[in-house]
Parts: sequence; structure tokens; C-alpha cells
Amino acid sequence: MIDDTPALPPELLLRVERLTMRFGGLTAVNDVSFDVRRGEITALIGPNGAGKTTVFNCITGFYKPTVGRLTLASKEGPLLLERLRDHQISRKANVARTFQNIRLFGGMTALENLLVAQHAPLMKASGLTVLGVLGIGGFNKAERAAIEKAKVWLERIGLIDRADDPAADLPYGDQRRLEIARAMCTEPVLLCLDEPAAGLNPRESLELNALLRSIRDQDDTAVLLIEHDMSVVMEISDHVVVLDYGKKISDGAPLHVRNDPKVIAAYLGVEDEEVEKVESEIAVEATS
Ligand SMILES: Nc1ncnc2c1ncn2[C@@H]1O[C@H](COP(=O)(O)OP(=O)(O)OP(=O)(O)O)[C@@H](O)[C@H]1O
Repeated sequence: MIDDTPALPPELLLRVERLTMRFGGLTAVNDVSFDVRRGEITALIGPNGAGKTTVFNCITGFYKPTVGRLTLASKEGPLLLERLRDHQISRKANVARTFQNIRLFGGMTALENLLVAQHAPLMKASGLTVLGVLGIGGFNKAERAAIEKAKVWLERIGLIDRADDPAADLPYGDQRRLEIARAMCTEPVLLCLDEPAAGLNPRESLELNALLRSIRDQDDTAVLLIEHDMSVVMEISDHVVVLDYGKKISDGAPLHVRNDPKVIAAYLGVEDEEVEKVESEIAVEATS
């Protein structure tokens, strides 16, 4: 929905303002604001139960926020995501996501998984008619383009040789990258990844990092990810937002966040009144 919402500054893709999500008496996300900039990888981190997945679910339309505004820049003007249904967020706002658990079609080949992702443009090209699917009009052309795009992505994730293998037969790390490629076949402006590095071995983790960097650098797609693996966060993120008990406690460059006493305290489970002590300990460490 486009309305009289002011346009975002050109460098911003998404602005989250005062997002609050309550489940009955529980406030899972409490007055959280942050920006996602174009051409960047933004990481959302925080201890278990901090509210990260809930923020994702609000951005991708799985939940309707209790309070807050989520403005996404689109070619047609600013879109207010909180007013869109989840299918509109994927189709109209062009936001794609992956989940903590892999959701590929295991019985379909790697190539077929990437073609299914392009179902919407193919159906549009068919004009939603049998004649269209049989090759009249632009369907054949659109089908060739879809296969071409799928091949490009299979090359990019190093799986072109396994194009015809069922997705379920691929190693776990390959399935993760295939899932990301599937999301990328929809040409999203924002790619939301929920713990993409979970369960990966060190080699697979490096391959994932390279893929995410290539998406940031080569595609017109900003990446927002939830991640527990700090080495991944520190290695590839341009911007880190930290939540704790539903509130934002830090926001900035990876180095800034890593040295933020509030973040260290949250991860170590330190009480609020001890934060100052942690702060002074860090200062001593830094000077020694
Ligand atoms: N649908 C729901 N109904 C009730 N409570 C919920 C619901 N979804 C999340 N919560 C609660 O909201 C809080 C935040 O959960 P959330 O899953 O967003 O945290 P998280 O930071 O993603 O945690 P984790 O790292 O463990 O995945 C938790 O206390 C959780 O139990």
C-alpha cells in the first residue's frame, strides 16, 4: 500500500520504527527501531528469546505488529509492510525469506526447485491459459529465461553438476545455498535469512559467507540475517543490531557492537547494575 508516507533517504531500503509485538501478556519485541541500508548485510543478533524471529515475522508479514511502522522503499514509492498480507510482501514488496529449518522440495531436483520459485512470472507469461502454457505468446520465452536464471544460480552456488539430483540428496550446506538461490530467483530487494549458518561445518560456512558477500556485491539485494554464529556475523556484516529481552541494546558497525559493554553483558548474562563493571574491565583490557 502506497500512501503519503514520506520517502526514505535514498541509501535506505527498510526503516523499522518503534516496532512492538505482544503475545497476550508477553512483549516479545519492545519499541525497536533500526534501518537496513541498500548494498549492505545487516545482522540481527541477541541471546535466545531476544525477539529476533518475531522481528523477522513482522517484516515478512507472518505477524501483524501490535505497534510500529515498517517502511520499505520500492520503485512505486514507500510501502508500509505492516499493512500488507504475507503474499503481498513477497510478490509486491519483493521481500524473500528462508527459515531456520530448510524448506526445499526434497523430491524435486535442484533445478526444479529453482524453477518452482519462478512460478509467478511463468504463470503471468502464460496469460493463465492452456494455450499460453502450450507455447502461444511469451510463455516459451519466459520458460527459457527461467531455466537460464536457474542455471546461473546453480553455477553461482557450485551445484551445476548436481542440477538433476533430488534436493534431499544434497549435503546440508549445499541445501542451504540452494535455498538461498531459490529465494534469489525471485529477484528480491531484501533477502531475510533466519540462521543461515546453523549446522554448517567450517567449509560450508566459508562457502555461505562467499555467497552472501557475492549477493551483496553483485545483486541489487540487501541482506538481513539472524545469526548466532559470531564469526559469521563479524566476518560478513556491515551493520549489526542487537536485541535483548525484546529491546534494542546496540546498533552499529560489527567492531562497535562487539566492544559494546551492554552487548557483552547480555551475552554473559550479566545484570544491568553490573554493566558498568564490565565496561571498566573492557577499558582496562583495551589499555593493557
Ligand atoms: N507466537 C508466539 N506466541 C507466544 N509467544 C511467542 C510467539 N512467538 C515468539 N514468542 C515469544 O517471544 C519471545 C521472543 O521469541 P523469538 O522467537 O522472537 O526470539 P529469538 O530471539 O528469535 O530466539 P531464538 O534465538 O531462540 O530463536 C520468546 O519469549 C518467545 O517464547
